[in-house]
Amino acid sequence: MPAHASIASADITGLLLAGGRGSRMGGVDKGLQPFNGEPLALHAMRRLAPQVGTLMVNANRNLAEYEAFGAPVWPDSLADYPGPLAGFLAGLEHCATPWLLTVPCDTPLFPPDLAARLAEAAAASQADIAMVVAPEPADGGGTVELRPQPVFCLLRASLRESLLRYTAAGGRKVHAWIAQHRTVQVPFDRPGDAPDAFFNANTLAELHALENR
Ligand SMILES: Nc1nc2c(ncn2[C@@H]2O[C@H](COP(=O)(O)OP(=O)(O)OP(=O)(O)O)[C@@H](O)[C@H]2O)c(=O)[nH]1
Ligand SMILES: [Mg+2]
Repeated sequence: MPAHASIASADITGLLLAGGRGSRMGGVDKGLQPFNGEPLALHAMRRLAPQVGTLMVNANRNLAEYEAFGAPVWPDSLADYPGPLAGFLAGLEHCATPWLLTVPCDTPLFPPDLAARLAEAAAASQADIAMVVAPEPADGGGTVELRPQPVFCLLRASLRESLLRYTAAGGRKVHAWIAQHRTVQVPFDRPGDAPDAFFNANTLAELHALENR
């Protein structure tokens, strides 16, 4: 028997992060852009659904369109698009399970075992945060290195107070807030892991390139 308490999928609320400005896409609502004929964010939500017990969406525009996905939608309580931590905070404010898993709306190919592997690592190391590190092209020259992917984050719901304090004091940096907590980094570069699982679309050109993968 493991010495640590395991984390079941029912203990996790999945939060789809769709609250950004989409400025590199010309200011459109990124999650609603068509991807293979359906909203981009819906692909991410379908991938997330079987991995968690409960689903929520964080969005700041077009709330009715996101509501049609079938999960509760929570806008930021912080004004002026301060960044992904505002989404984390909206999720933690409404999370009724012990853990929250954040997933961005623009990475439709993320792994089907994302939650399980983050949960296993968090439990094994008794961490408060488990964060993805994944291969990314490093220099445009074909080399790849492991980089943190902080918007793919499993968080203990009890971190809400800490995040409230950090953001109320003006803190906006995901890395800096995460660094205040016991964090385990979880590599997604095992044999069999898709090398492009964490490719995201920031521009319309990247979105179309992803569609054709
Ligand atoms: N709630 C909330 N989420 C955000 C905010 N900014 C970014 N995000 C989310 O964080 C994730 C990563 O952000 P980006 O890839 O930079 O997306 P974005 O900010 O919409 O796009 P850009 O404006 O081009 O940077 C995405 O899922 C965004 O929806 C924000 O101010 N509030
Ligand atoms: Mg951004």
